[in-house]
Amino acid sequence: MRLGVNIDHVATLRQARKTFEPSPVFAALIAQQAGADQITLHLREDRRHIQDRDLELIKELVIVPVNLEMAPTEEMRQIALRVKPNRITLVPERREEITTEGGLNIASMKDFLKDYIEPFKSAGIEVSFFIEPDIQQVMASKEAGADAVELHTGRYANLWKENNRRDLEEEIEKLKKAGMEAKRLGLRVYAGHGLTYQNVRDFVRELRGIVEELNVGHSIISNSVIFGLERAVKEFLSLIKD
Ligand SMILES: CC(=O)[C@@H](O)[C@H](O)COP(=O)(O)O
Ligand SMILES: NCC(=O)COP(=O)(O)O
Repeated sequence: MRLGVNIDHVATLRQARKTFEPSPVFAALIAQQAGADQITLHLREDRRHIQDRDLELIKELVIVPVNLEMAPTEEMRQIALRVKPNRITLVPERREEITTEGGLNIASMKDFLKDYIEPFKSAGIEVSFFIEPDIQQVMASKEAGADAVELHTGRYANLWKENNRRDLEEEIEKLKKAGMEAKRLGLRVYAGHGLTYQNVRDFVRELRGIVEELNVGHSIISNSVIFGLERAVKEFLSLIKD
């Protein structure tokens, strides 16, 4: 599996003092050097962490693909079409949320999304939808014109932490079925949210061959505070690479 390193929470630490350090741009370059296959960042409407300038500089300086997570708004569409990341990942946002709480309900906004993503398709920018591991959402993503889906692994992570084996096995089956349906429909299959050094081994064992890329941020950045970012990235890579 490939690894997308999400560097949002380097910016969270910087924004705590609204200062210049630590730099998410510097972090992206270190993560790339450590072997990250992609840099992921979430430009939120409230700019609680990543700023527009971070996105511009990372797109300019990073060699590996840049994956911009964004809400499906007109403001974000204009920014993304100007900066031109390699991929956009459409995610839901609520100002009061602590972090992303779930996937986009594609089925309820299919026609809107089909129109919204058209300029990205024309510009050759990959379009991914962040969704719950649900067959209906996968089918709706294909119908709306997505190139890929990123399966929300937040429930998997929570059930793993609770050691709720019965519900965890059920969630893994949902992830497998959604991922296999996405592959059958010709969508690329990614996953992310809440994955850690502890819970990722089981995930890789169960979803290898179905999910081709993981996007991981909070756990890697948290461990980088203790062990350094290069080591944090390399150790996560060692857990997911064949
Ligand atoms: C979509 C997702 O699960 C994360 O990539 C997202 O970035 C979480 O938002 P925060 O980074 O603001 O916690
Ligand atoms: N889309 C998931 C992501 O980029 C990182 O999520 P997390 O590891 O910070 O929970």
